[in-house]
Amino acid sequence: MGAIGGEELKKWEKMQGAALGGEEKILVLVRLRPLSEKEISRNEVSDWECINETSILYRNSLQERSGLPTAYTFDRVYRGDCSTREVYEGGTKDIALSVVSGINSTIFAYGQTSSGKTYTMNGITEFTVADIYDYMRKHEERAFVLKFSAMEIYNEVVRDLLSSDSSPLRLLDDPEKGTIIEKLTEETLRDWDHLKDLLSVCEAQRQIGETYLNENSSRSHQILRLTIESSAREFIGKDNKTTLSASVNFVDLAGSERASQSLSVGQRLKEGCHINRSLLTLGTVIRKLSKGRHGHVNYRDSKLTRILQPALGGNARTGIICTLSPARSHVEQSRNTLLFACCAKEVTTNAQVNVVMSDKALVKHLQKELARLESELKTPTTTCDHVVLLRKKDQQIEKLEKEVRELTKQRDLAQSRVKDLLQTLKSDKTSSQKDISRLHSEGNTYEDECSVSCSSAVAGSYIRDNESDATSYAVPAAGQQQRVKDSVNSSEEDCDDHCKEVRCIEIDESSEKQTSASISLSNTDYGESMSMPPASSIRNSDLQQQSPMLLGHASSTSGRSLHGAWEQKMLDIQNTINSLVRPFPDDSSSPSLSTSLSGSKSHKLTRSKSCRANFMIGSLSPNTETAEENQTTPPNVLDKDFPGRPEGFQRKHWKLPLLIYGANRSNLSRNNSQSSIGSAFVDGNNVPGDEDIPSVDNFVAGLKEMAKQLHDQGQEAGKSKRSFKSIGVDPMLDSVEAPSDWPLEFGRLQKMIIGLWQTCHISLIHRTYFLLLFKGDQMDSIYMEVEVRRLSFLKEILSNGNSAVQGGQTITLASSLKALRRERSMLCRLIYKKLPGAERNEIYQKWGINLNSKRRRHQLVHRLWNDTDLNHVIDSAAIVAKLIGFSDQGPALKEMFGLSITPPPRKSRRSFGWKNSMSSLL
Ligand SMILES: Nc1ncnc2c1ncn2[C@@H]1O[C@H](COP(=O)(O)OP(=O)(O)OP(=O)(O)O)[C@@H](O)[C@H]1O
Repeated sequence: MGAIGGEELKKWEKMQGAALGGEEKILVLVRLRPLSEKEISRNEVSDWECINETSILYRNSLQERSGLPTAYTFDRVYRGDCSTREVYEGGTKDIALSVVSGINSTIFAYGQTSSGKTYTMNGITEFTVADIYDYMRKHEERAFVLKFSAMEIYNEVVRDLLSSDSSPLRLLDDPEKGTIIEKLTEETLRDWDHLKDLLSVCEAQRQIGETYLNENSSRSHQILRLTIESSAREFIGKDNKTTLSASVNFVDLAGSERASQSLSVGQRLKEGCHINRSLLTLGTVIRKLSKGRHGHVNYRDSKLTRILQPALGGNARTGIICTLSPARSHVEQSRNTLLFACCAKEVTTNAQVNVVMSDKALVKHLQKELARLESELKTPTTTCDHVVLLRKKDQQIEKLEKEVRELTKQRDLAQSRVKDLLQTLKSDKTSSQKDISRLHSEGNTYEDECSVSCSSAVAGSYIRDNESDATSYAVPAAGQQQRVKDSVNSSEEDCDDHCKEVRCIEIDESSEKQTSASISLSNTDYGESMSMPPASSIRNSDLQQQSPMLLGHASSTSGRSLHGAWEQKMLDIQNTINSLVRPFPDDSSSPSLSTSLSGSKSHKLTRSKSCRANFMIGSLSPNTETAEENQTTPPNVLDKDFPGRPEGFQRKHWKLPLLIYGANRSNLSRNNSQSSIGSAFVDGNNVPGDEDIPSVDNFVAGLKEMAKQLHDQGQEAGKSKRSFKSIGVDPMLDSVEAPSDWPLEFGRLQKMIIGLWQTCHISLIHRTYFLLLFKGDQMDSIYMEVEVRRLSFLKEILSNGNSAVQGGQTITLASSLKALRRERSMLCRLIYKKLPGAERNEIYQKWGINLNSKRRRHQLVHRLWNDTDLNHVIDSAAIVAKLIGFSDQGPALKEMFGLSITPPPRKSRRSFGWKNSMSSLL
């Protein structure tokens, strides 16, 4: 027999409509009988009273002072006038009838002699059997077999009450069933009358024993056992029958009075000793069980506990009815009974439904189980899928956690930087105010004033637009002195009201002095600079001071020289080198933010976003450019009110420096020298159209700016006696400074530049402009120098696998190559537009392209500039120039852009190299 499972259990549970089995405490009831006639005749008084359904109270005032408890609480207590039916219905029934559900159950009656145990148990047994029969009648779908057996334990001897054989029964230990009683008679009950007959037999046997031993004395434990087997009728006669089988025991224990009290001697004493011993063992077992099932429980110390082991903390539901005599003379026994009851109510049993399966049913069940397991094994993918899925989820969680950590780190860093900047802003404002006051008193020249007024104390600072959060330099480059003075006078107000000066450059000690006395780059109101970033390998402070080449974004048409101001005040320009066009090889954050907001004391930071953007690649995607434009646009108030803008340098024209192409697409016109157009394309979604062709004026402007910065760096290099060897372009400096063999040098530089263009995938339009503009004039040396340095640097960056991150876009060798392809596509589209049919065919023939080829246009554009041979280069430039509408007007064009001014005679190598040439440019 085992625990029921599967479908059978479900059906059975449903049928019963009740929860079956499980752990529960033993039900403990207390029944107080009325005073017997004998006790009344002895004038006994009743000291016990049931004060409610669960509590019984000892009312003797004399005993109350003893310190013993007077009130006891149990599951239910019954007064003397309560019927056995009430006791049965009040909890016993539920337990006793569990047997029909396949659950073992036991009902005890415990109490002293004459307390009413037999009286109670007879009634309980009768009611239970009656209800069982009733249940059987109501459940005709099931077939029941009811069996009855009875035994007596007398002096630790088990006797079969249904057998005339008075020989003792042995208890056997069955590995599956536990303790069993050998040869115990078991009668199958036919009906209620049959049971009454059997009970009569039991009673007769018992009385025989009692008569033999001691008349009128219950000196044994009697156990009546009803066993019910049930199975669904539909399975009767079939091999796969499943049967529920459980027993209910009705135990009428012998009286628990002490031997001393019974005044017994001889056989009675012996009986009493056995009774007390077995009851003592029962009490010990109960006590032990009440404290939890820890350690060994001595069931085997008595026959009673051995037989009742399942009912005491095992697979059964158990109820104990403790009977009390109310007489004062029995108070001690009554108290002992109540103490036993108190322990018993703490004991827990764990009942389960018991099912007996036929062999075939068992085989079927096992086969079914086996098939289920095999099916699981046959579809391991399900399990595997879950494992893989879980692993993926784990990885995702890990990744997200990592991202969260990284973002948190970045946030903390940004907050820290903002804090630093706010701190710096505060100090700068104070410093700026002091400088303004000083300027008022000293009456500086325009250049000094305008520069200092807006940036003296904030050399290397941004003026920050409150509204747009855009940053740029806002320093007047030209204008009337009076207006500038006005500007100076109002500068404090401007700074306070319109601008937030944010020092974005942290300088080291060596340069701090210079910076504090220097002036920021201030050539135009949108002055933006361009410089070469150092290679990642030369990011230390020394190289940072040496490597840059900055070209001033200057007004060539104004004719105003800011040279004096540059010489004195632009030494700090070197500080912008790194950030101007940093490669950001290891900076994953936005360069805009990281550069402009960086408060790092170890880095030189940019003054202009334009400076750090687009170095080398010379290109931006339209989207990026738009964003950059927004960011670099100065505050409106400066744009509107700025008095010193040199003539010919309108905002739109000079918004972007050289190599920041295509920034202002609304003004694109390659025939308009004031247009601002792009020359190359980086990875972007938009296919550039005809109007995306970069303008030559923007190209020239950028060149000038870079030349100016280079000049400045030359100045600085001269002071610090440092070389540019670290970036591998050292020979260039001397060549610029002493172009005595310029024609030869020009050829060498030109060849070098052409090679670098090819290596770095530089824009073809940029190449074309450059090649056609700089054909060997002495002044070209500066621009050649600029280009060589720029390209050398770019080559180093890209060849090292580094990349520049701009506006959230990473520019690499691959992206520049892609941009170049886009440019070729754009040029391809221009072939039909710009070249007449005859000219096209002539070019195709010259370039050896089959006129019948469907892809002859593509073949042509892909051959352009794909060789470093000078003739090929010149031919390519000529075709590109035609396509973009750039006419090589020779010196006139350079003149127009201020690129051909002959430098004055040089007094020294250095003055020639940079000062004078720059003066002429500026
Ligand atoms: N609740 C009751 N109401 C009326 N009479 C009762 C009640 N309980 C017991 N009696 C009577 O008390 C007497 C003793 O009862 P009973 O024989 O059941 O006691 P017992 O505990 O079985 O004694 P023993 O241990 O000697 O067998 C009986 O005559 C019985 O009728």
